[in-house]
Amino acid sequence: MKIKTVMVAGAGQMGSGIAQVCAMHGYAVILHDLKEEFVERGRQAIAGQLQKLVKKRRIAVTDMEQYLGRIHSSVQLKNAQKADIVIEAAVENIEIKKNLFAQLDELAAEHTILATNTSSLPITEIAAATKRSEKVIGMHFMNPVPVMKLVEIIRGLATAEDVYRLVREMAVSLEKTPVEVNDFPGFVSNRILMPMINEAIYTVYEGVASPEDVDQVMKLGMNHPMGPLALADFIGLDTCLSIMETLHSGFGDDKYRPCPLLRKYVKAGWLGKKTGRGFYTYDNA
Ligand SMILES: CC(=O)CC(=O)SCCNC(=O)CCNC(=O)[C@H](O)C(C)(C)COP(=O)(O)OP(=O)(O)OC[C@H]1O[C@@H](n2cnc3c(N)ncnc32)[C@H](O)[C@@H]1OP(=O)(O)O
Ligand SMILES: NC(=O)C1=CN([C@@H]2O[C@H](COP(=O)(O)OP(=O)(O)OC[C@H]3O[C@@H](n4cnc5c(N)ncnc54)[C@H](OP(=O)(O)O)[C@@H]3O)[C@@H](O)[C@H]2O)C=CC1
Repeated sequence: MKIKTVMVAGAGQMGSGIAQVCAMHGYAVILHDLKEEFVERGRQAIAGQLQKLVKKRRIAVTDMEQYLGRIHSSVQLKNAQKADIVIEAAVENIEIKKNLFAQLDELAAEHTILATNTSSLPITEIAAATKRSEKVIGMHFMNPVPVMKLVEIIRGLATAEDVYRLVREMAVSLEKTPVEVNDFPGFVSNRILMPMINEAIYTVYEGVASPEDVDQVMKLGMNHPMGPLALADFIGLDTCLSIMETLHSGFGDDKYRPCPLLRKYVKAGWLGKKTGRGFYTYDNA
């Protein structure tokens, strides 16, 4: 089998980034979300990113048109029938993902691989919601997708060898570097990154320093490109909280307890950059 057509399910910041990179590397893309306005928002984000590349003379206007022409909108999950692989990038919630995978299992063609971009959730449990657990795999891109080189690839207990090979080859074809990791909460990336972000939030919560000063320390002292609180806002505080909860319940260890301030911000709807407010304010809301 050769992967030619990709459905990206969830047209938020990760889904639109994945769709953009797939289209730029020759794949036909079906960009799917619950409502047309969400798909349209994803398409606009992709068009904006491609326009920036045109301005920087990295691609021609004709390239941009060709890439955008490869992306088809979808609000009907049955369009998965046309895909060789579905890459799911809906919200970080196990029930939503299991439900989506059960539906995709019913609707997609027999050969279709079902991949999830989950940040932390168990691939084996998501796979168990389908009758094709050998074709379910984790394909974890980093944000922003067009820039970051890593893709973590995570096999579930039953993932078939040829499915692993095809997904790895696809990641390479997207000019990414795949790294295989085992199916444990948070994989490698978020098991290490997210406790650091959570600790940075505790540092603010306990009044040790302001968000600006915490970020300055990590940028100037540790050469991080972004401070941990700016990064939390960039990832989305809802996603950060979900990941901490997965680590906490998955390992049963209180060292992963989410900071109450993180919970409070999420309850307030302060989800970071995407809602215009988190540890910082943004004028894109
Ligand atoms: C939660 C999870 O499950 C896993 C995760 O993804 S965790 C998050 C992982 N990501 C990170 O840690 C990102 C950390 N931050 C960074 O690496 C950098 O700050 C950054 C790449 C985001 C921006 O870089 P910067 O030097 O501060 O800003 P800037 O000069 O504007 O951008 C650098 C390049 O990235 C591009 N870029 C920045 N943001 C972008 C975006 N959202 N989409 C596409 N391209 C983007 C810029 O166009 C620019 O490209 P060129 O150099 O080719 O011109
Ligand atoms: N943010 C990050 O830095 C990273 C996130 N991830 C993972 O990627 C996934 C998506 O994250 P992100 O893009 O940031 O989140 P966003 O909130 O930006 O986007 C999620 C999108 O999925 C849509 N959605 C929700 N439920 C469904 C469904 N049942 N079917 C189809 N679409 C649905 C949402 O619609 P609505 O607006 O209605 O909710 C929204 O458009 C998560 O699993 C996250 O953990 C992985 C790597 C990095």
